Amino acid sequence: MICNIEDLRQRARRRLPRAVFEYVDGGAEDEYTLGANRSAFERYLFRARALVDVSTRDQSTTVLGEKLATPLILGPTGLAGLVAPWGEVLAAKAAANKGALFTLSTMSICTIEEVAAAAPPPLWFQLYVWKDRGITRSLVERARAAGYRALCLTVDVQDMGNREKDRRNGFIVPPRVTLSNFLDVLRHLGWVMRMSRSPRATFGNFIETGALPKKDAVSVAGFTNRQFDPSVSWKDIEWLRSIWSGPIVLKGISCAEDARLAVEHGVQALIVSNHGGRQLDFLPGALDVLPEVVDAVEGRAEVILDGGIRRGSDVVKAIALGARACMVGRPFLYGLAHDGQAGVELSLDILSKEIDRTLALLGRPRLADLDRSALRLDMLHSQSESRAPALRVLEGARGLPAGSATGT
Ligand SMILES: Cc1cc2nc3c(=O)[nH]c(=O)nc-3n(C[C@H](O)[C@H](O)[C@H](O)COP(=O)(O)O)c2cc1C
Ligand SMILES: CC(C)CC(=O)C(=O)O
Repeated sequence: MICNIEDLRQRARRRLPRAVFEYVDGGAEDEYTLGANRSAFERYLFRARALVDVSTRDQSTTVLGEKLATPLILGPTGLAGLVAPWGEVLAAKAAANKGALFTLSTMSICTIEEVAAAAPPPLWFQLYVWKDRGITRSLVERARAAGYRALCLTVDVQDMGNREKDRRNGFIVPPRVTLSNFLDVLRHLGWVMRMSRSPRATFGNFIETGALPKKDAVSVAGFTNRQFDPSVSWKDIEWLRSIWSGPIVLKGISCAEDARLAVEHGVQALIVSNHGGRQLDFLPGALDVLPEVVDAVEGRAEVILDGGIRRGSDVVKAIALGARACMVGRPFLYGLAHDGQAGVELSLDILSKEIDRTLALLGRPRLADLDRSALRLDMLHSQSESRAPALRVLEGARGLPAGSATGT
């Protein structure tokens, strides 16, 4: 029975070859930040009001002027088309059906044009800046021509995060059958059959550019570190402004100074994010950074929280702390692995039903009723309760008390 996002995760684990599941599910190095994204939500408790008429509830909102039925944005996820054939198209259609917003990754399997042709607006396009600025400019121009509403510039991939699971699995694009994954692939013949309906098994947006190696498969880190431009800085926001007239959203902000700089550079929205714990390990959980960023922005840009959302109550906490909406990555990918477009819709239904119930039980029937008084800020759980999974394993294996591996 599927009750929640964790149930969908277990379905995804069974349906996907190990290397694909771990690419989706895993994080960087000790996965401290991956765990902290979750435990940050556990630190906040609610402060509920009784005897409020909650017979009419409303979780609709607007993000950059777009009306959404639910405050959920499907985040950019590279290679979603390896989770299910036409994965990005299916997820974009699911988002539209459920009144959420879809963000297409630069590194998607389906192209900018394929997604825009299949799914109604609003769509956002996520940009990685390539060393070849001609390629970068052409991506932006293609997104504009295809009708994407906002450009979401990801700023936390100066170098690909150290995802040791991908290295151990030999995860490459396009995926190949090798001696070491042969048995696992045999156990997932359903996925192999489904993927035969895929338009391709590599980064769709670059087929025409000549940037993809003609014959060889590439590791994600090897390829992106060759192509992404680590020199990108604040002055490039001006350059982007000169080639993109719509809203610019910065994804990957994790402190007040950068939030202020973003506002000074005229950015319309920023996403508090640590890339789902896939980049710099030992950043705090995204929710723990949110209040600092919201306070620094002072209402001059919209703030979106990204990372660790697994329950509707998580979304409600983020909005109470000042987020306009929340971005989700893995939750919809688990749904996509489970049952394609219907699975993504199920993941959105689960979250929005949970948001609705939380609003009722909290005595705050509309998102607009949420503020910090909906939370027990006087009862924040201690930070040391958030434990990196790898450290927990280490402590368990050595019979050490919790906290001893880091001295917390
Ligand atoms: C499989 C996968 C691929 C991702 N690819 C991208 C990407 O191409 N661009 C990007 O900005 N973020 C990417 N992300 C990060 C997500 O946009 C988002 O920040 C993260 O998944 C949020 O954490 P959550 O999975 O806990 O919701 C990816 C995440 C996953 C899980
Ligand atoms: C294909 C990758 C570059 C996508 C990404 O950003 C990620 O895996 O986190």
